[in-house]
Amino acid sequence: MPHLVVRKPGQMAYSVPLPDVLRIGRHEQNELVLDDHQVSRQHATLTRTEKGFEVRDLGSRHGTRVNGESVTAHALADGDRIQIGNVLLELYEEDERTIVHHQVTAAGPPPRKAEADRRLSLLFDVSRAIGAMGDTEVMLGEMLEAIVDVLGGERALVGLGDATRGIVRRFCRARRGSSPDVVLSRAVLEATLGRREAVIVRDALRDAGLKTMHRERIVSAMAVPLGLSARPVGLLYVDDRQEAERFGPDDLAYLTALGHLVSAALESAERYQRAEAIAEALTGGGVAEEIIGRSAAMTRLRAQLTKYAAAGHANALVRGESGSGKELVARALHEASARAARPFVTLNCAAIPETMLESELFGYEKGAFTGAVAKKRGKFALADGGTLFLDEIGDLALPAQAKLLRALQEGEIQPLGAERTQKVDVRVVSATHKDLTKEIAEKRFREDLYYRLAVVEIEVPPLRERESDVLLIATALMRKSASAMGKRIEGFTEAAQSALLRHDWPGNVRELRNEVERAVINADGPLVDAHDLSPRLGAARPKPGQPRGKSLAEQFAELEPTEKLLVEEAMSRAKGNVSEAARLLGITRIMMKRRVDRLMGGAGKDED
Ligand SMILES: Nc1ncnc2c1ncn2[C@@H]1O[C@H](COP(=O)(O)OP(=O)(O)OP(=O)(O)O)[C@@H](O)[C@H]1O
Repeated sequence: MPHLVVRKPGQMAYSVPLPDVLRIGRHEQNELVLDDHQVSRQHATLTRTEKGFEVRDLGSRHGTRVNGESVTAHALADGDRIQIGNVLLELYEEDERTIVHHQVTAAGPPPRKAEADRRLSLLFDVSRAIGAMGDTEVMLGEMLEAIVDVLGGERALVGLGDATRGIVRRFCRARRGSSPDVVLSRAVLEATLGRREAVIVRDALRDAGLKTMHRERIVSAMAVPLGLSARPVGLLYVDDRQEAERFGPDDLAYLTALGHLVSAALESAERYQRAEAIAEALTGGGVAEEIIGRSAAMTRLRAQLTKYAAAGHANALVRGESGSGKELVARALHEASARAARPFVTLNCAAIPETMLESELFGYEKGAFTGAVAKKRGKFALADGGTLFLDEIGDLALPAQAKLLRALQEGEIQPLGAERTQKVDVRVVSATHKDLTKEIAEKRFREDLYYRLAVVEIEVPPLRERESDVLLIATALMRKSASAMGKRIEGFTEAAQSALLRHDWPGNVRELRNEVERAVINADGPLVDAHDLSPRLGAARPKPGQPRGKSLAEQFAELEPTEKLLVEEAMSRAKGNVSEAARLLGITRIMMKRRVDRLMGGAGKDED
């Protein structure tokens, strides 16, 4: 079947099959509606004649051109380019690529309000996932699940590759009970990877040419090309094997929008990987590698670290509970940055008496005050070119805050007793377990200083919120301690593991480290057992006669009541708003919605 490829400026091209007569214009009654101010309401027709197609201008204001020539009536040949307003139409005679474009102009009913909201919220989730810069694979997986859910398809796929190599990597998600083994039709690949066109197959059974689709029993499908800048990188695809006409033009437009977002995500992932490689080269695997954890929260944190390390002049505020790893994060930030070769200097603001803070920060000249028997360089001067880590910044007294603010504003310091100021180039990374917004509200912390310090913010989550990291960190720390003590320990018994998992770690990783060190000292076999741990964790110690440990499935099942409690609490604080509750728990709205459905019987408000 002959078809037209429609190219509108700034939009993805799409194709329309050519019926015997195709009316083109701005008015909605045309078969091909072109919403362009240079297109007349009834602009032109394309008619099939015995010799082929003919274009006829209907007395339009801005005229019709074929291959650059203005025409009133013109017989068309394969490949002819018809210009109507700002839209370019290309005519192609029959070949396989025509087969995949069915009735793309046939407008379906507009999506209902709830449906439109779901679509919008998916777009929002996807763009947020991109902003969060977590693991690309996780992000793609979640997004594909949501596409299956929102568009009602059976399987969704992101395929990475190009026209020469074909698909080299794929991420796929299928509706429950369906196999994600998608065999992609050659016609779809040619259209997306080859010609970079969006395609929609509304009823594959009507086209004998779609052999792969017939064999795979795919009846409906849509696909859009993905591209990084000008470079094609793959396709986003969704299909269905049950219902013909499952997808309509609105769905294709929506998939196109998602395709743009996925392309943006892949682009930033690529940039991120490059930055990560640089960071690795700089640190030689250093401190960043010491930060153990594969939980989503830690993956996110690592991504932030890489991003912020590159922004070597932006002061950073690291927030988190005591012992959660704030200093480790600050060191990693320094070591991954271009400042790595210069010093990393630390000052604990809570540990220094108020009267000495100024001299610690800025130094003093000999004789500046009684007892200043020699000149002393302050932390700022020591950190010149590098990073100054100000721990417990929330405990800094107001007079010292004013002095710190001045140093940050001016980029220079004046040691006590010195006549002149001195320029310094220091990145300040500060850390606190306090809620600084509350401190500001209660006038204990200067708001202007907060903005200077928190150009970028990193939140280190407490250990109890990244349960999947507990055993990982415990094992790594155990190996370190065992090797330092010259002991051969291979791991933890199941009972010890469940004790570690049950504890809620108020002292965070520091507490875990102490616990593990103690257990390694106590252990006298190749495995650390529950009784090697301190009595605080003893609740999980098996009573005589009870099995010593639980299976992973049992432990997992035990998490559900806790999960339910947290989900309910978050929903209650968010007054039933799913997105807000998701934000409180630090998960995506889709993940939250699933939990609300499973644990609360779908009690949440869907509107945000
Ligand atoms: N993700 C992690 N992987 C491995 N070790 C960690 C991790 N997080 C923290 N640690 C270790 O836990 C201990 C406490 O970390 P750190 O001193 O950075 O915490 P903190 O939040 O700065 O504590 P505080 O500010 O209360 O002194 C350190 O020994 C650190 O190396």
